[in-house]
Amino acid sequence: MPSLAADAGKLGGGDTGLGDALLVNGNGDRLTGVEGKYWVRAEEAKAGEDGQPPLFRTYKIRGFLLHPYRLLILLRVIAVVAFFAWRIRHKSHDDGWLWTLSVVGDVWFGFSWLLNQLTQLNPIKRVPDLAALADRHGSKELPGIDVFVTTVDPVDEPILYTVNSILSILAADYPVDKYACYLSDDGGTLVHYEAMVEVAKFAELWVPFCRKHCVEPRAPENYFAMKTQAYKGGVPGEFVSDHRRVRREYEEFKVRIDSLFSTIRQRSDWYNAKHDGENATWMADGTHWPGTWFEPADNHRRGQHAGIVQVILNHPSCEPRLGFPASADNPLDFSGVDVRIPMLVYISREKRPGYNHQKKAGAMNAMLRVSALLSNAPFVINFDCDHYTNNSQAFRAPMCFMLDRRHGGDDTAFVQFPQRFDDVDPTDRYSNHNRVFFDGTLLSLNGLQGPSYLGTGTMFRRVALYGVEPPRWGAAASQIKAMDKANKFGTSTPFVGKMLDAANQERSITPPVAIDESVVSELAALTECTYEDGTSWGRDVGWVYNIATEDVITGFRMHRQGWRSMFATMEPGAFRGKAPINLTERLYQILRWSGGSLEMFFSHSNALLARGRLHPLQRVAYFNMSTYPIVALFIFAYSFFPVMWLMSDQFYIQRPFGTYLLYLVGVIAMIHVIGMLEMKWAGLTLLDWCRNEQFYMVGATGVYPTAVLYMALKLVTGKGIHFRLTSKQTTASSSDKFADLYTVRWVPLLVPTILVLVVNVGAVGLAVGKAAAYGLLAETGRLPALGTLFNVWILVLLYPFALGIMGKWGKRPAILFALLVLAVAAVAVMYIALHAM
Ligand SMILES: O=c1ccn([C@@H]2O[C@H](COP(=O)(O)OP(=O)(O)O[C@H]3O[C@H](CO)[C@@H](O)[C@H](O)[C@H]3O)[C@@H](O)[C@H]2O)c(=O)[nH]1
Ligand SMILES: [Mn+2]
Repeated sequence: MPSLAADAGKLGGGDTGLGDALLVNGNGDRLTGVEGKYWVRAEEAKAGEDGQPPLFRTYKIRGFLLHPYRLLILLRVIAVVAFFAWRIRHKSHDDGWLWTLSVVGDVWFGFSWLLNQLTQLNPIKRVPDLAALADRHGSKELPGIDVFVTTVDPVDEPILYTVNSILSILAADYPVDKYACYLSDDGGTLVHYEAMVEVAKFAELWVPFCRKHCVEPRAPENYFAMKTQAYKGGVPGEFVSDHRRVRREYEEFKVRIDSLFSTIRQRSDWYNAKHDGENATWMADGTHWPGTWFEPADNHRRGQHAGIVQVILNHPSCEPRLGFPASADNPLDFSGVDVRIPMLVYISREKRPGYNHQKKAGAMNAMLRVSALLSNAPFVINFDCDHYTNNSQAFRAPMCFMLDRRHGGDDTAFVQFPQRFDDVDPTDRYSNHNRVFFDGTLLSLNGLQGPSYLGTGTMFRRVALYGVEPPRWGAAASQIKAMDKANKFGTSTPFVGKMLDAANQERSITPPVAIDESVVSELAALTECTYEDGTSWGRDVGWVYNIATEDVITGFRMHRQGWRSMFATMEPGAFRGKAPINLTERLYQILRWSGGSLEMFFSHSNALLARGRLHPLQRVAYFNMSTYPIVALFIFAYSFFPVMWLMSDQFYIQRPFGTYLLYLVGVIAMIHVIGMLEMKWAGLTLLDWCRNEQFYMVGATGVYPTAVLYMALKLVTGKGIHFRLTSKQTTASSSDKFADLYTVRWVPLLVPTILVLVVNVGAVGLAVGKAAAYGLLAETGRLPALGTLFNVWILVLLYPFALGIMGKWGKRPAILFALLVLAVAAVAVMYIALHAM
């Protein structure tokens, strides 16, 4: 979606009316046709209650698309009901048990489809108006933001991504004294700490360079990888030489980052040799690193080390500080550029054996406390170390929603951006872009109480994370005053003392914190494992614990309290990241997501049990979000029905089989026509949509049933699911960018889908055999041939999976088709041979 505000600003100096004209006519190059064609302003551009112009614009789908869309949904409801009625009236079949199962499956199918469609009846799009924000809130008035990044391991989550993520944050276009950046390192490795020290040094060059030349995006790796870079800055004459210089410095910076492992090892060897008998990991200043060591030792290993909080860059002064003119040492002229860099803090919370550290959620909560003492911004942005800020304006856009008082901006707990990904294979084999969800589903939820929280690319209101209720139910400050803070938030008086400040949203970030001994010891206390014992952290406060996916459930808690959320898009996309393109990794990822959602259903956060502040359709949406894997049990069972034809010549789940098929084809086709209309308003391509259908089937034939099984086991045995970290693509070093796509990692999770493939290929072979043996005129020959419609459809859906398990051969789909023809022919010949006997 185009950034209307930015465009309007460029064209007419903040004349927002011009942006509108473009939008409605849909004729300016900079606007995609979709915008003007399918969306229309939902309300007049009236000034808000406070007499100020609105900070964002709201759009709804144009009638010519919305009405047929809704009508089709209604028609399908009628078709589905007719189908059930027909099935109940025709209890004719070859197996009563299977017939019942398939009717139950169809009912659940229709029911969950209907619930899902109900939440999609009224999608709403909101576009932040950055120009209006700039008009109303000059830099001085913008509120503070604490930016949180999480990482665990410098190898599994390549450190190059992490340093780029941090650099992109430090260089963001937001008042530099109004935000701070925190890195949480759950591995506690010195490599990460020293990488941050290097980042701080390189930022002195990178950040002013970005400001001087208006560089985009501000993650150097991605910036330098771009082919064409339109110049937007004010000093084009100096660009080429500055660019060359910074690029060279960046290459050297990367070499230093790469060699950190060996630098630290060599240094440690040297110190250890001096202190014979020691096996420590040493910091540059000749002291022991308090975190994990290369050679694990007591109190210095993963899962057992002290808490560390290191302020790498302290808060900058509140007045701009201009750089120096070019000189021999520094050939870049920064004399007209503000060279201040925002605050940067490294955190590794304490780890002790016997404690459940609660993964990412635990890390986020530790950061929330530490940042309260150091910067205490009223807003918090969070993203994973494999994501970076792709649009330097990204921190401003969510403010348009948070600070607009018209539509309960005050009631907005969080603003969610869609996730966008780099380095996904061009045909997006495993639907990594997931546009149907990120654009379709989230726009729909945006028309209700708001999108769910997705774990990354999100801005929160700090008090909402503290469990405070929306202002409609009382001012945050008075709520906080009334709380039993020691029991809820733990025993740190300084932390609790800062809560009231955070409630005062408009207040800018606190002046530089003097980090004296009392602050240091308080920070240590706040990162201790025991700090949360007996408090509400992980339940009513902060990110939620004891679940495989902390994100949806944390957002749910806020929606349940009556907060709303907003979905924000901007062009270029605000944040971008990496996605797993290896089949196995991708399947494990959706296993974690689907398992986590079922866990949510069976937790204190069950959508049906939430109190009345939840919007009714939002409740339905959460019900769907936490039960969607269940329907896959039926899909999975359906995909095995062809087995019946292996057992006997005549076997039909429903008779008359021809009519049954006709109904099935009809209701399935209707889903797809509705999907086509969704594609229009969500701005999806046909490929996005097909990949989504296909990957859903891949999940439904293996991962989702497995998640249901896990959940059932958990309910019986009480043992939770162990979910692993998504391994990031590490193909940077390999010559083939998409090498991960062609590596097969065999795991049991692949087996069920392979079985489905085999059975359906077999069924097609059988049908061909029967048609040859009996001729298409006989029912025994004709019906199975009709049935292959169903089998072929399953095979088409599972095509990406089939390519995936072929590994390197998957580069040549022709091989797959040849194999398919061979297998079908073999089964057919076998059938004919047996039949003739
Ligand atoms: O003990 C841990 C484990 C993970 N993480 C961090 O959590 C993030 C997400 O983990 P990852 O394995 O990359 O999961 P993804 O599947 O890529 O993440 C998606 O799904 C998660 C929920 O399952 C969300 O939290 C993420 O934001 C969302 O991007 C990463 O930054 C990790 O560094 C920690 O900080 N501590
Ligand atoms: Mn990730």
